[in-house]
Amino acid sequence: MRDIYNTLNSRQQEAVFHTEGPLLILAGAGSGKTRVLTHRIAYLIDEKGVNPWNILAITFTNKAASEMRERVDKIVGFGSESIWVSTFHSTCVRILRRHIDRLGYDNSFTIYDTDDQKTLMKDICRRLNVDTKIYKERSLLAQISHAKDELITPDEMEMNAAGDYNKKKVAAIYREYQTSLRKNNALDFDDLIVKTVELFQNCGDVLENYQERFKYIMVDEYQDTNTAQFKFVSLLASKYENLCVVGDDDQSIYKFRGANIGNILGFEHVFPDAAVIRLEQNYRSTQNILRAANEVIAHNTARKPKTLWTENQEGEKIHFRQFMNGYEEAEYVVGEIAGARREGKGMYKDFAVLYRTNAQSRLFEEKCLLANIPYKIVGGVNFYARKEIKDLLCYLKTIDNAKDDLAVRRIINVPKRGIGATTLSRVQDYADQMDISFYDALRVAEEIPSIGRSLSKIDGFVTFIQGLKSKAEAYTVRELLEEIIRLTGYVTELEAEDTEESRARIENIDELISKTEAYQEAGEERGEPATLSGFLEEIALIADIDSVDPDQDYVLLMTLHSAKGLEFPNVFLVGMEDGIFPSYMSIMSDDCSDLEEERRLCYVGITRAMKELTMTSARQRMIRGDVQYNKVSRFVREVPRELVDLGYKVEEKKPKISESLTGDSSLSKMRQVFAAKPFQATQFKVTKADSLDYQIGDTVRHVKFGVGVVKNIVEGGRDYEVTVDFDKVGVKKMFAGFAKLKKI
Ligand SMILES: Nc1ncnc2c1ncn2[C@@H]1O[C@H](COP(=O)(O)OP(=O)(O)OP(=O)(O)O)[C@@H](O)[C@H]1O
Ligand SMILES: [Mg+2]
Repeated sequence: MRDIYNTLNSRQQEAVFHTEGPLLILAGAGSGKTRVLTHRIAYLIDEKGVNPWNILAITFTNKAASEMRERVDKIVGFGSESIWVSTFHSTCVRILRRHIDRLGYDNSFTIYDTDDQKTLMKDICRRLNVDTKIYKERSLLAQISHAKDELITPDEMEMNAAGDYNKKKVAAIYREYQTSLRKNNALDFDDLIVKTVELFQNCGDVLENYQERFKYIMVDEYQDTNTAQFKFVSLLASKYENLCVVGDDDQSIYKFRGANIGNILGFEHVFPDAAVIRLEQNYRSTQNILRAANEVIAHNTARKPKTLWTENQEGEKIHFRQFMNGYEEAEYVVGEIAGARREGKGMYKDFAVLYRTNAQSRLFEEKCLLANIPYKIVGGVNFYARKEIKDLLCYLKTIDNAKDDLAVRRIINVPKRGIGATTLSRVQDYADQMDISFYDALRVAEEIPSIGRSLSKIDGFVTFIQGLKSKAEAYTVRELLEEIIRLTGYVTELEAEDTEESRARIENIDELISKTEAYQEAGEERGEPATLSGFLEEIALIADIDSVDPDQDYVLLMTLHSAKGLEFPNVFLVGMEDGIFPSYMSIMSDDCSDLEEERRLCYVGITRAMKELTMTSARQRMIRGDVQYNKVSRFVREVPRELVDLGYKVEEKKPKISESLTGDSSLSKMRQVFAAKPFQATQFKVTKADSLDYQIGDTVRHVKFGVGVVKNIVEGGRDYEVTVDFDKVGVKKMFAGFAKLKKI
């Protein structure tokens, strides 16, 4: 056997060599779970002679999938392209594309994103006269999604509702939503799993076919699977039972999306013969980081206790800094990264800034721009959600699947074709009446009552689309896209506009063209045909993290949720305040499991760090236009004090604190005093106040207020209070540490 397996510890080896029968690998962060999976695939192919074709590995993101494929390729050197390594959603799409006709759908179905779902839901609420003040579209969609996670059908939902009027109503809306999706030959994201399970349950031959094919099944990040996903996997594995799942119950962070922790805790019930292997050695983080993580997660009561240790170095302490406000916080973080990079302590991509919600990215983005630091925000406005991209994609979707009413309606007047709202609603009414798609109604528009003079315009549109459809067979996706752009004059119009915004839109369109080209090339490499449906499918399944290119050197800004499974030498956990993280909702919730889920998220955050971890918070923060004063996060306070560095050397402060309180200057005494101090009291300043390079009478410049003359300087407790008479805004008092005045 080759020595690559010697790079694994004995428990890891055991997991790799245990190839037959159900296996649960339950282990803490950074213990090599993902690495074990990769080696296990290699081992199956290399040593057990398993055909790569018979292996299915499920990862949480497409990016993780391609990394896994690459690593297997490095070890084995062949066959990695025929392993199915992909996410649940991608796996299910591939299966459905081949067989969904067995459920009465067309194999060229469209996948709806959140935007599409909202549009559809709005339509339904209008049709069913639902008061959207009482039944909010978002909440309706969330309830439907939740039902799908649990494999609950509209009928079952109605039955469960019993006499509850509200629940009955939601069930009725759910039923109508499914009918509309079906009519549009579309599936939403949850349906991808639900319909595959339905397919397996209804068509035994299809299930058997895949059971034979996937003799070895592996699932990473198993703690975040929901009931539907578990059903999918267990159906597939029920024949050979070669199912290996790896996960960490402490990292379960998607309960709000239906993840069912029972899947991990109950694995041994479903597969009574399951072997369980625990990994305890962490290879990722320093001892201090690991201890901090262990201490924080130990505050959760509902968990299986685990020990996690490391042979890595003790490392630096966890840095904690508190700032006056969010601006100062962002400035500090970005300044630290810039400084470290200048000193050659790492590349930009060795740094990640993690926050609780997407909205927190803005300040960090601004500071990176100012400091000229390359960065990448994972999440936020998705490339594919931009107007110009959606428009062009809807053209492609219409050509691919004209039953997708949403796509057709989006582009019918792009560019303007003068088809009015009244006409459109007449077409829709007719389509509803005849139970045909919107596009089919357009094709027989002459039969629609009182369509009048609009008929020629509609005919023009239909001819246009039919013309493109006839080309679709012979053209590559790129050629088709360029043809659409040419014939619609989309880019010409933007060029004529010639604004900064229109130029940015053209750049995005160029980017889309590049993507079609890349898709073509990838297809040729894999020896698969690069079809239009394939392209649209790939795009529909792209998650934000997938767009991160490991060869590019940028700082990554992302939410804690997106950081799952990743690792970085340096991590900043920002916005560590009660009310932000843990979120206000979880603090106020009656259900203490909400707070425990936030704590698991914190554990995920801490354990992303390999070498250094910095936590920051702000005393005051602007949230939706209001200033909030938040306490330092309880999660920071749960890290034992001796593991934390507070931003200044203990020795420097020693005389002051000890003298004033006890007169005893021994270090241990001083540490006691220090330990008793709440974290809030230690505020960190960006500039040292004792190094003022200006004095009364000097002319100075302030970033915002401009030029002024220093009128007075008063020494305060920790900083100087400076009075400046500005040319433009008059007299202002400010703290030197924050004002950053420059002498001119
Ligand atoms: N036996 C080993 N020897 C050396 N390095 C290892 C070993 N096992 C794992 N590692 C390294 O430790 C790090 C963490 O491994 P991995 O990402 O597989 O952990 P994980 O358990 O999947 O973590 P997470 O819970 O965060 O998903 C990786 O850099 C990996 O290469
Ligand atoms: Mg992992």
